[in-house]
Amino acid sequence: MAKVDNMQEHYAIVVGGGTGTRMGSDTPKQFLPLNGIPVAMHAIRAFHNSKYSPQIVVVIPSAQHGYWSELCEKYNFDIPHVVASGGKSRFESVKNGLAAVQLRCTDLSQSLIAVHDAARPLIAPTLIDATFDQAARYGAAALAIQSTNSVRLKSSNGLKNNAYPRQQVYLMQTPQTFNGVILSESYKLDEDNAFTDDASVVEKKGYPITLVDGDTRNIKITFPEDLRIAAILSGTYSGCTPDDTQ
Ligand SMILES: Nc1ccn([C@@H]2O[C@H](COP(=O)(O)OP(=O)(O)OP(=O)(O)O)[C@@H](O)[C@H]2O)c(=O)n1
Ligand SMILES: C[C@](O)(CO)[C@H](O)COP(=O)(O)O
Repeated sequence: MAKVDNMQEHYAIVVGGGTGTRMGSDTPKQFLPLNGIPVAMHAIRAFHNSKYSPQIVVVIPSAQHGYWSELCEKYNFDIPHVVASGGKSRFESVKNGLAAVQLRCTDLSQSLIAVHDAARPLIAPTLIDATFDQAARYGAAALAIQSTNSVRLKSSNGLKNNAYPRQQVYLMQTPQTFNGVILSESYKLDEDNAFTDDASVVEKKGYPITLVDGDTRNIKITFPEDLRIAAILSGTYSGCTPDDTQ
């Protein structure tokens, strides 16, 4: 794939600062093997293979920085990246990753920053490229897929539910990619329970979000069965190939 040379600086913050409670494993899910290498390494490699070759910041809980170094050595993982410390929430982890980007970036207004869950190993480089392209045009772009199930909305007291037009419902994925000024201004907001992804933070700051077609295979590893599903999907998806099998 030809690499692109333009005036903008491209960055990726891969957030792997969580503990993976729902996975129920002592080892956080981002370090568990998928097709022979840790889940997070698949995500990092996809960014490395993006035509924009972003500089990569990987957010890891500070207690596991040594473990991450050991994993990189064990798997001969030599994709250049900087390690930042995880926070108590995803919001805090992104903030820490952003601080690491800001230390390196010469002009935030000329930068594009993609934020991606380390727990989404099957992301395809072409989708990463698409979010960089749309963020360059519109400032804020996030992957999303339409619901294929019918949708009902519950009332706030939970007593009633009503059918809702599913064509208006989008399920958010990552990466979510932003102009550097937009992302850094937005992450100065106080943390809020309503912030479930980066788009919700940026939107609260007043910026519109452009939706980019995601892929149902870009799953987030959340529960144990997701690792098995990812292993099956990886055989059919360019983001992660069976060549990774150990
Ligand atoms: N304090 C946190 C919490 C989450 N994340 C990252 O955000 C992504 C999405 O979060 P989620 O799937 O909820 O991961 P966990 O918080 O680890 O999982 P759980 O909620 O089951 O504990 C993951 O890559 C996770 O590592 C993070 O960087 N820092
Ligand atoms: C950021 C995210 O992956 C977009 O779908 C999602 O909101 C993370 O949610 P989680 O409950 O923290 O896993």
